[in-house]
Amino acid sequence: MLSVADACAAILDALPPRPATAAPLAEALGLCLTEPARATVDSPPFDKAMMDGYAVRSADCGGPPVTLTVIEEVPAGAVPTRTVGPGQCVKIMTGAPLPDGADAVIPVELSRRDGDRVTLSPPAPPQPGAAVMARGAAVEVGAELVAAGVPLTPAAIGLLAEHGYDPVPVVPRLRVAVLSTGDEVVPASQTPGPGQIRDANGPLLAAALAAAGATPVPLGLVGDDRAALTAKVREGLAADVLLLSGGVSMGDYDLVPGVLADCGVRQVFHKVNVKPGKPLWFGVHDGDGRPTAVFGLPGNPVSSLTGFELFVRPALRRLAGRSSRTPRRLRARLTEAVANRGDRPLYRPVRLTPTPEGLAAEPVRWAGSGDLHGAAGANGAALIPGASHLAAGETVKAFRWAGCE
Ligand SMILES: Nc1nc2c(c(=O)[nH]1)N[C@H]1C(S)=C(S)[C@@H](COP(=O)(O)OP(=O)(O)OC[C@H]3O[C@@H](n4cnc5c(N)ncnc54)[C@H](O)[C@@H]3O)O[C@H]1N2
Ligand code: MOO
Repeated sequence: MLSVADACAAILDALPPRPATAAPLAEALGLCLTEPARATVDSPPFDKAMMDGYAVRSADCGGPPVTLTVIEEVPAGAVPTRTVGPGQCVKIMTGAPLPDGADAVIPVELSRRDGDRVTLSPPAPPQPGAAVMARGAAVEVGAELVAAGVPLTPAAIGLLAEHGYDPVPVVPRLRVAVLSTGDEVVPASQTPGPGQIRDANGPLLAAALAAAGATPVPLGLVGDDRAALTAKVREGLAADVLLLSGGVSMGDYDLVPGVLADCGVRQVFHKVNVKPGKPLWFGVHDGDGRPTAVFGLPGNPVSSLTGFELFVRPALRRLAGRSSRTPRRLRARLTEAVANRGDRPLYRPVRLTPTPEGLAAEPVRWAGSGDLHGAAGANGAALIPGASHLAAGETVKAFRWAGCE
């Protein structure tokens, strides 16, 4: 059976990044640029007053208080027309360009005005550059602003706006279809009949997708019926990624792998040496040069969640053009002993908490792959190797789940 690392490598090998489009900047939060953005202007574009007050020649203000002649007023958005000479100053507003000749601004609170004369009383002589942001102090034209392949943050969006990048060249937000399968599953809004359960995986996966920055496209539920499943899969193949849950193991009604093959989805692998989540199925549908990645996630909800975290998230990062393809790996210290009696590596739900000694991993009470209550009390997983018994205080690899603080 494939290891987690080999399964991840096979997924990344099978998926090229999606092509770039021009997107409105207002919709680009979390998306990745496909080429680096460079500064189109010096920032600020001129020596800029950082306070409302008087633009002065600092050399004039060696022994405050000093009385100067006000030769002009410059609000933000205007341009000074005069050069400040000895004994002169300009009334200036925050954000306005500094007039030639001046090199400092004294705040208005420290002034007393009398007609065209002003007396300035700073507590100490102003240094050249006081309350002034020099042209290009933040960034000079041509410098790299934002690298390609890094999700855009609010500050990066603001920076791109400052430099005129709208629209921006990005990989568009991924659309991911979500389909829950199984005769026993009813929508969360319904009361299950005998032998039935509510659909937890559909809402769980849609939420995990939203937390990972993708757009979920819910396809609802389909029973263990080959024709109905085929129709839903065909619908899902219009998306960038299709996530199914349930029906991928060995049961007589586990139709998913067969239907996917019938729909032309090429299997890359089926089953991974991992707990929970072993029966995970992955393949690619090559529709008209627009490949769709297809994941058959195991029906047990924590198996679906684990499969999402270990395999779907790296796939989304790759498709979205992110330069780092795997979520950041953490190290944490177990607060309690944990045993893994099985031979598969166990991704055990834990509560990760920062402490002065580093990250602590507290194993939550957890009854296995069907226990969402336990998983909802966790914010990530700790890797417990197969057939191992780890003592409290031992260090483990840990993973924070999407959308968890
Ligand atoms: N003979 C074998 N049986 C099983 C094996 C195996 O290797 N040999 N693997 C087991 C493992 S491990 C897992 S995990 C499950 C996964 O099976 P499936 O993906 O086929 O899932 P189902 O059988 O359809 O469902 C499993 C479990 O999850 C519940 N479920 C399904 N869908 C949902 C949903 N949308 N929301 C909430 N819960 C759901 C379902 O009712 C079952 O209880 O197979 C083992 N069997
Ligand atoms: O691997 Mo299954 O996912 O044990 O529950």
